[in-house]
Amino acid sequence: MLVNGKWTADWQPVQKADDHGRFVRQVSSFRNWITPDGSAGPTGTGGFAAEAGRYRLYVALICPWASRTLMARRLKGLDGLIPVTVVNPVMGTQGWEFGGHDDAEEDPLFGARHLHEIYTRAEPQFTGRATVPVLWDMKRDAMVNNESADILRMFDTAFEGLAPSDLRLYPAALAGEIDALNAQVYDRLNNGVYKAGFASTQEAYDEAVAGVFEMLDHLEYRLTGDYIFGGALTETDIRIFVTLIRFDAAYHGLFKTNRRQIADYPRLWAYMRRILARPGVRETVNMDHITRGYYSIKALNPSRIRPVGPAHIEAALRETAAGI
Ligand SMILES: N[C@@H](CCC(=O)N[C@@H](CS)C(=O)NCC(=O)O)C(=O)O
Repeated sequence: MLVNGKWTADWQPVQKADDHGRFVRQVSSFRNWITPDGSAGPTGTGGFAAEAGRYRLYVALICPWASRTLMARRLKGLDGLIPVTVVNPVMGTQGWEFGGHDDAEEDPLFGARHLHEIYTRAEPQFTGRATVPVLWDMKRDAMVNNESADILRMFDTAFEGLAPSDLRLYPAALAGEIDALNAQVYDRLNNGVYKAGFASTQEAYDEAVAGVFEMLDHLEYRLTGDYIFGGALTETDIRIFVTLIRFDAAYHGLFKTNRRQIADYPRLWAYMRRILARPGVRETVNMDHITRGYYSIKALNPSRIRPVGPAHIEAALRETAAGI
């Protein structure tokens, strides 16, 4: 991580643990919002008006948090307005790196070798982890936001004037329900799998893995329509999808969340495939980056051997690509 703008020690996956060995995720620190007219959003300062080609999104395709912003960008038709740079899926000793792997790109803005250089460009004395996603303002040379939950939400509304869309990821009528379910899904599923994977005590693992499967069981039970709130896709579906698509190929093995696979849940499996089949979504899923990235986390897999992967995931991706 960075301490007062200097990279310190080797990158380690475990961020912080509490007294019981529970994994604790860092709170994001750049929290400005792009808005239609540049007025300030719910947090941070103003001055970030929606403009075509002004902002760049830095992502890792292994990362579920980054992937949810990438999905929103595609589904909201913002690809032409917001360029993307994809980092290498394998963490080096200095965290995320540019280039050096299929579909990993060089940094087009500053020729940076590591993502942490983008953080110190934004804030020379930055202390914290250099995480993806990063939303960068190429006009003001500033970091807008590094919290995927905020980015997902601003992508829903900020660019309506430039790229009108019928899709409402956070419709006002469902706001309360979305917030409530998001909180559960985040804690028990999205971050729950990480809490299981990075637990350093049996007790912390047991607690996390129980939460993961309670949440999956609950979602399986309540999924009676095409999407979690009925007939229309919302941001909650995106948040659930990014974990489901990684589950059988990465979390089930590496994070030991192995009571069941998503393929064992009939509704969740069909739901995952339904979302995967929506135009644009398949292109945001890169299974090579996902398995390469997760299985290269040395603390969990010292040999870095990447397992062959479940055939059903490969088939689902292949069939979706072929439009079956
Ligand atoms: N709260 C952040 C979390 C992002 C996050 O944890 N990203 C991970 C990758 S999945 C990361 O970049 N980790 C680098 C590190 O911890 O040094 C968000 O949702 O945007």
